[in-house]
Amino acid sequence: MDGYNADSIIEIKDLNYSINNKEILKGIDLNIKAGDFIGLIGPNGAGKTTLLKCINGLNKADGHIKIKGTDINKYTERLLAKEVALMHQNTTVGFPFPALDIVLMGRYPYIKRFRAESKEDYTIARRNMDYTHTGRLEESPVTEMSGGERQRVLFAKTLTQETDIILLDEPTASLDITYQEQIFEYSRELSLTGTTVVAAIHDLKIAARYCTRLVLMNCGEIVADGFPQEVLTSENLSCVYGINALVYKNRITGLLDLYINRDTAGKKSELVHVIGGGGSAAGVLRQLYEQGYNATAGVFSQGDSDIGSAEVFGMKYLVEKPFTEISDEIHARNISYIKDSEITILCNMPFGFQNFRNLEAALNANKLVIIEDELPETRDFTDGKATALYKRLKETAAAVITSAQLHEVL
Ligand SMILES: Nc1ncnc2c1ncn2[C@@H]1O[C@H](COP(=O)(O)OP(=O)(O)OP(=O)(O)O)[C@@H](O)[C@H]1O
Repeated sequence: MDGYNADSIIEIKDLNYSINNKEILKGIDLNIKAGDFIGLIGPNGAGKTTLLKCINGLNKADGHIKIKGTDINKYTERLLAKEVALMHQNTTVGFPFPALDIVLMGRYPYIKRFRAESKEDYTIARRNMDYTHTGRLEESPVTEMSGGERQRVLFAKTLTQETDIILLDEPTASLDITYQEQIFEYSRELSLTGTTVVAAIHDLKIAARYCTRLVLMNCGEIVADGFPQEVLTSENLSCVYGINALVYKNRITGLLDLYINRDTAGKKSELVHVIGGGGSAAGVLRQLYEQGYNATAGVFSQGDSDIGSAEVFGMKYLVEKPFTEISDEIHARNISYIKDSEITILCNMPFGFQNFRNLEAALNANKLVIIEDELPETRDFTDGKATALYKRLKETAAAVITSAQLHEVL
């Protein structure tokens, strides 16, 4: 085997693959480091499975693939199987083999012709069955297992091949959420100990959470390659999947998250101002965004979670320093936003002395909609001052509704 450096356990250069004169992969260049956990993402038909099969030697493509510095064509099938294992998408096993026999099949590159599996082969197979929680299924015929159990048995088989490179094609397609995440947990653990994992993944949130690097494919080409936050951008998703997706860091989980707007409402010309805080405006801002409204928001206290929502939905907002009363300048701007808006929505927010001026500003609304899920008294931390003003506002309001009724007034 030629020497190779860990920066390129898999080197792919100018890879092209066609079936019946149809180009399936076009000019793929990809260098994969040892210990990388790569998520191959992209729409149906992008070429993910085809690329995995090229790396596994099943598809003979034009171009260059080196595994550990050696051209893939120089490997015998058995030697390549000691380096690269592929877990196929939706594998069906027609014969009722017991699960242990299936897992032992992963040892095939190591077992000499006409020889039976050794004690060590059994030990390795059983260890991987324990690891994937399938040990109790040893004797069960694979044809009588649930899709999820079979998938975990096949994962154990893949691990039993003991390769430095593992390719997974939609490994969690039929798994319930417990095992879905677990296969990615295992894969991450493996990658941390130096195994290289390349997985075709449809769930973009899972891909972002577990993978160290994402490769976005479309129509047989790589269109983006990098850290999850570099690849999962609204622009890339819109371009490749044709969806209106917003990508943001979820403040609760701290993970990259996606919001997909399937609503096709056209842009509305009316301006809406939203007074909120403490998370009370999040759902309102989302609905306004989905309905195509041009909205402004505030005044929020710095660090308020509603700011995240306004940012995700690309809305202008006013913010005041934390633990500080709304200044004259910000108050004046709030009034100006309110006067410019056809509708002002007062959210079901808590009131304190610091945000009290939001209520005063609401007196300037052209059309005030109050969202009241809980009585104001229960959210008033101003010794009744806020409740008194709130009641005045209620008398002038065009509508007092609950959050669930918001769609009726928009
Ligand atoms: N045996 C085949 N004969 C003809 N075309 C094929 C064959 N296998 C794949 N293709 C075509 O190659 C393209 C890429 O398919 P591939 O399965 O690699 O995509 P994919 O990104 O893995 O899709 P999915 O997410 O649906 O699994 C598709 O247009 C597909 O129709």
